[in-house]
Amino acid sequence: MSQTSFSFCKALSSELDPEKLQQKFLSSLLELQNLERGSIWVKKTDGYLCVEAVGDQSEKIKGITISANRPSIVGWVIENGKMTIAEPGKDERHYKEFEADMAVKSKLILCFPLFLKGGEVYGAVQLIDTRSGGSRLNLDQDYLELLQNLVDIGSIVLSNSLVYSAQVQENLKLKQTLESIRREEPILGESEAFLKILKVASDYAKTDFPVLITGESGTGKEVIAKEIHRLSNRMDKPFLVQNCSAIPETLLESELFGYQKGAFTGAVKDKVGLFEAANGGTVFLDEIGDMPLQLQARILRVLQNSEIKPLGGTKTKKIDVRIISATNKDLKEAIAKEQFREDLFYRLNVLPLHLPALRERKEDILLLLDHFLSRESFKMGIPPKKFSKDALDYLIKYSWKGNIRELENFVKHIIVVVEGEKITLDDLSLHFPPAQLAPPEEEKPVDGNRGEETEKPSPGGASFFDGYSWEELERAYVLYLLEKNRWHITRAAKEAKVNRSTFDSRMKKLGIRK
Ligand SMILES: Nc1ncnc2c1ncn2[C@@H]1O[C@H](COP(=O)(O)OP(=O)(O)OP(=O)(O)O)[C@@H](O)[C@H]1O
Repeated sequence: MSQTSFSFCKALSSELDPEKLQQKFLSSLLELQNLERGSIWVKKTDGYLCVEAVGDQSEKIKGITISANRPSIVGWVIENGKMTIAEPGKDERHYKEFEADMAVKSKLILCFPLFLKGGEVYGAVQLIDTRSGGSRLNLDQDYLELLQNLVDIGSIVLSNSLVYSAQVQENLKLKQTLESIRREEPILGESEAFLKILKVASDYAKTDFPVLITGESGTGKEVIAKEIHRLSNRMDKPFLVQNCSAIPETLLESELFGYQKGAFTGAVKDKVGLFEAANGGTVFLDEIGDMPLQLQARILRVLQNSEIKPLGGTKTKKIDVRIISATNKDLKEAIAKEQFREDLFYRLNVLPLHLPALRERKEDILLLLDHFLSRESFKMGIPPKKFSKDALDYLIKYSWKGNIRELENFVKHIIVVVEGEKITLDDLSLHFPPAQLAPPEEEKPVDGNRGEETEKPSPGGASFFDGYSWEELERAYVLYLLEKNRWHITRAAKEAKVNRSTFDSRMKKLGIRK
């Protein structure tokens, strides 16, 4: 007997997949009773669902639900939490419709409840004898007790595997959600200036006219171009990007227009160009101001005729693409210098959109810092770090010349070099040159009226000292010396031509800690 129990437990413990486990559970029990028919049922809100069936015509039973209102042996066992032995022909609890279609009739049914760990019944298992008189079933009391024990073990293993597989599924879903969150970067900004941009972008999305986006580097020109595409009726078609700078002219030409086999040495097969690949969608031409003049003429023809001719090709191809271009250059100036075609400028600039620099929408800095901090901390698998108030004040006032990209890179750097959970003003010296680090003006609220702030001149400018307090300059100087001397206080003091204790006390007064 103990060998039987051992083999039974061993068979079940090697399986985690609920479906396979059900099959093993049922077939092991049937084997013990030397039977060929059996089924497993699980309680659902509307009745009892057969999740596993074995034996002749089992495919007819698996998957069906017996309504809770109808008499059934499984229903009785599940609701009463007791094992039962029933004779199908005579027992009123029997669900007779089943038997009508069965070629081989059930003669005797042994049905056990399936318990969860806490004692709650979640289903039932039926072992069915089909031989006349049910003569194969061993109904010996000891044997039935053993069976009941095995069913109890099996039902717990089964319920654990159901919980496990539900958790695996949930885990998978969460991973997919996180992945999609990671891939779909949100567009952040709640300043008036930025909300206006979003409104214009959504208006532009309703048309097919070319858009020219201008703005400093890193202000989000590509992000907005993508948003226009996403909001347009081209959203299901490709959005393809070509940076027009830092790429040799011939390469740029073949990237945009494609080529035919044999067009030049090395053209061993046809290549589809970007315009053709984006057919029906949008092409984003970044840094259009750097496009060579000869290529500008070809782009003009695309805009005028909506057709392209691959390099080495003889036939033109009709294409349907929307062109959004972007530049951080002054194209009017480039036109004056004859570096940019005026006719192309007017073709591209049907719908102009200028993106403000981050310093012109400082209200968005907090939001962006917060977002990048959470995102990068999450990627690193660490709790999100926080900025101290004076560090935030500094960051809000800082003139982000590289705009959002600079801010993003700053977060990526600072989060790695600062060990603690709080990033303080002192910590910022790990990223910004110490001489640049000046504390914020007193009592200026973090999210206050920043529109009226004046930019502080950068160090080295003619009016460098303008607008700084004594303390601000002293702090910057002390931090500069410390950084330069790798926080060796005696050396820093020596360079400042004061003794160590004086330097120490100045550090304390300024709240600078090693
Ligand atoms: N509104 C925004 N919300 C969140 N992230 C943004 C936003 N705008 C820009 N970014 C992020 O800032 C970075 C720079 O954006 P983007 O490449 O669109 O700028 P750009 O103006 O096209 O830069 P460049 O002129 O150098 O090509 C990207 O990582 C982008 O995801």
